[in-house]
Amino acid sequence: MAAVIEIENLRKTYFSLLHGKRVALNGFDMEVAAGQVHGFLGPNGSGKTTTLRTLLGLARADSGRMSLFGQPVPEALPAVVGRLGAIVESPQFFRNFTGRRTLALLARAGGVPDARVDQVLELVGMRDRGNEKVKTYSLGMKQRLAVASALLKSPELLILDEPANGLDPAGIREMRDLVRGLAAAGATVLVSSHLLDEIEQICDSVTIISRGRRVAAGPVADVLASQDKGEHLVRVRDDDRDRAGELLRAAGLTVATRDDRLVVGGVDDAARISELLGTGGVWLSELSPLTPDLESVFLTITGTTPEAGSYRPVDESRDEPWPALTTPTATTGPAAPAAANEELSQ
Ligand SMILES: Nc1ncnc2c1ncn2[C@@H]1O[C@H](COP(=O)(O)OP(=O)(O)OP(=O)(O)O)[C@@H](O)[C@H]1O
Repeated sequence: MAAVIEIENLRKTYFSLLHGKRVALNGFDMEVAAGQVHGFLGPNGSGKTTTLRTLLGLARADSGRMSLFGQPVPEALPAVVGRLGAIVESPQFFRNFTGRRTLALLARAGGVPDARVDQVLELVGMRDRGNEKVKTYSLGMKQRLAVASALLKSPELLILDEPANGLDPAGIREMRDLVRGLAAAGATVLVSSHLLDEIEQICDSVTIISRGRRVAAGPVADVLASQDKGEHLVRVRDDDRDRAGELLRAAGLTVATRDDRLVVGGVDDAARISELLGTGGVWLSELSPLTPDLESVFLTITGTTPEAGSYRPVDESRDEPWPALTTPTATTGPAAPAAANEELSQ
């Protein structure tokens, strides 16, 4: 499948008198295939917005290669810009214009027929509010208006930075249906979000960024499978739990206790657990596989799992060396730390 977005070894450093050097992107790679809904995930300050801004020519990279529809950007941006729609950071609209007038002006400026304005208002569920002024809109409505403006040109590629921002649960579901509908109609959608459950539901593939580098990428199922440790939850009678633990450990399995159950790791075949326990005279009341979700994978890979009593800095870009990530990458490019540490500590 042809790649609509390709980013290779992208590097971007910010300098400021006050804060010195900040490495926002440190050799970042990304590939998004045509027709996919691709999730772009990363902790706060990991470089998502910088990536999107750089891709769209709003910021200049230090080095690296990028292309859209197979054409190198930023050089070819004028040639491809008509084929993409993007919302990066919260767009500002004139507060005293109505939503419809706002879109009509944008349509005229972009050579889009007026009839398209009603179509996009309908698509984002704003048909009934189109004649009201923007200043009367809620955050979620402004977000919908922004998406409507990005859809005006019927783009082949839609880039959405946090599209669910400010939306209520019904709005999030509508946004999900809209994104899936656009992909079903042949568009490619790149969507950055902190709503991991949402990404898991709507995306075909994901890229996870941490500290300015890609730490996992690929089809959602593969990224999840890469972190599947073959763990199972086992419940036995309370007074049998110690005995069950002994039997399983003696067979070479890893066993931990979680609430009133055992977490058993290193199991290829769940039937082995029931056989081991049954032979030892302990009877199972529950045996279920523990499959990772995107949230647990994200927290593990990016090293952002909250720990009680410990402080985690929000800003991921730093001038000092980063502590090493111990987690292996999924179906990925190289993990960050070793090279990044060397580079940053120079
Ligand atoms: N204009 C700027 N000047 C200086 N530093 C910047 C600038 N823009 C971003 N940064 C820094 O670059 C790093 C990456 O920021 P970026 O906004 O790309 O992260 P993000 O992944 O989009 O974060 P979030 O999820 O919080 O939106 C951060 O340390 C940020 O403080």
